[in-house]
Amino acid sequence: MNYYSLNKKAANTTFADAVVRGLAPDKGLYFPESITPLDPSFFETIEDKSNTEIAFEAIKQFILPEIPEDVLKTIVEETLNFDFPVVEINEHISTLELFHGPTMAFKDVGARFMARCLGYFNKTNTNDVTVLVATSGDTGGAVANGFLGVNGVNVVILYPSGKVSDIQEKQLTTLGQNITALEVDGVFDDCQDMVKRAFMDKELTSKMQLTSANSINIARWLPQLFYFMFTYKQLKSKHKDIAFSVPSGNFGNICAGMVAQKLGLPVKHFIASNNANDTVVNYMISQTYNPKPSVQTISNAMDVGNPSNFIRIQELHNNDFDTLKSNLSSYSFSDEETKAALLEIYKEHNYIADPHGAVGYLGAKKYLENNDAHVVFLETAHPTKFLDVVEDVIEKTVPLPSQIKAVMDKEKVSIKASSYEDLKAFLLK
Ligand SMILES: Cc1ncc(COP(=O)(O)O)c(C=O)c1O
Ligand SMILES: N[C@@H](CCOP(=O)(O)O)C(=O)O
Repeated sequence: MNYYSLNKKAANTTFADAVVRGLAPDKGLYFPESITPLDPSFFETIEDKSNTEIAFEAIKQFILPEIPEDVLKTIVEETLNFDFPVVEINEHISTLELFHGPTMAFKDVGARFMARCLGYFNKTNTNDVTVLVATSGDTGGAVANGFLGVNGVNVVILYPSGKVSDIQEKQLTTLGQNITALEVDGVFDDCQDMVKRAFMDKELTSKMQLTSANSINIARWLPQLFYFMFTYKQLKSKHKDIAFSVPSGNFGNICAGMVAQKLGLPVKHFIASNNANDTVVNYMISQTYNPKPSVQTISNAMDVGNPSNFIRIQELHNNDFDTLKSNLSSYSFSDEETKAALLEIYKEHNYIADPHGAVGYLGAKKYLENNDAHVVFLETAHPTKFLDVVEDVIEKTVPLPSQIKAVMDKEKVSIKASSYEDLKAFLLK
């Protein structure tokens, strides 16, 4: 499969090249040249298939032949070696738990998939690759874990100082080896801008091969479409109309769900559930896209003021506002509402959500005020990653899973960076 740049000023290129570049030379995000719906029989028989069979069938058109079929099957199997259970909250709402991977965040799938793709391409590529990643909390840890020890790959993680949870910070600053954490004096959008600027810096790119492990990279972004298929497999026999409420920040996850829909997955509607960072909510009202600096919230991984993937969402809807509006609703919720939702989910449904999942739950409820469907909100991270907030709200101690215990007592190692020049100097060193 070939990919084109959404800025339309760069040449189309192969999957391998798009993965290794991350961003197109004209600064555009790559997008597949075509999305061919799967045969309807795939969805009719989805309950008989394993997760790896579903994932392989769903993603192969985007990747073959540059990664051979047998290698891609192995990549998919190794990536998906944990569960993705759907848990019923009430008659109208369920949650898809995406936190059973090594760093207990949904980013694990994309990070593991991309690390293996890059590992495969690196067998024939003698140059080291530097993976830059901006994180508002979870991508950093997942990428650090997924890329740890991968030959020929150095990972540099940029995170906003003081704006990620303690556990998230431990996950991205304690692994060492080929992973370095840069602690940026700024917000997530500053980190993301620094990464994008580095790709355009000829002095850097003439000396090193840079790529990104954010969802701007197609190998990080596309595997997220699996989640929506796994949900359908589990709910198909119980519910006719399924809608998804996706806690959204950079909008990569919900956008991948829309790719699954293009592949033929029956989805009634998408709900982008946001915290106070409401750029898309405002766009859906005003049709004016007005990115603004991100504000800090208790669902910190969604503190994004200029979501990278919104342009892909528009492309998927032929850049037509009415088409988009018929498929997407977007709501914003405050921290106070999020805390009340955490408590309600716990008290009324005996389920402990994390702040991001709680925003998703609120989006589901809001949509159901005027619509009929079974809404699945994505539980995008384990509640113990936000221990202070969750325990404070539900007034209960939450047991720590082994993945979290493993990092708690490790020592943080980071390098301070206050400007793009600091990043550049670090990379050139
Ligand atoms: C826990 C959690 N929830 C939600 C999001 C938002 O996902 P996306 O950026 O794909 O919209 C993120 C970060 O991306 C996250 O880490
Ligand atoms: N929410 C992310 C920020 C970046 O999202 P990505 O999907 O583009 O990597 C995080 O937790 O770091």
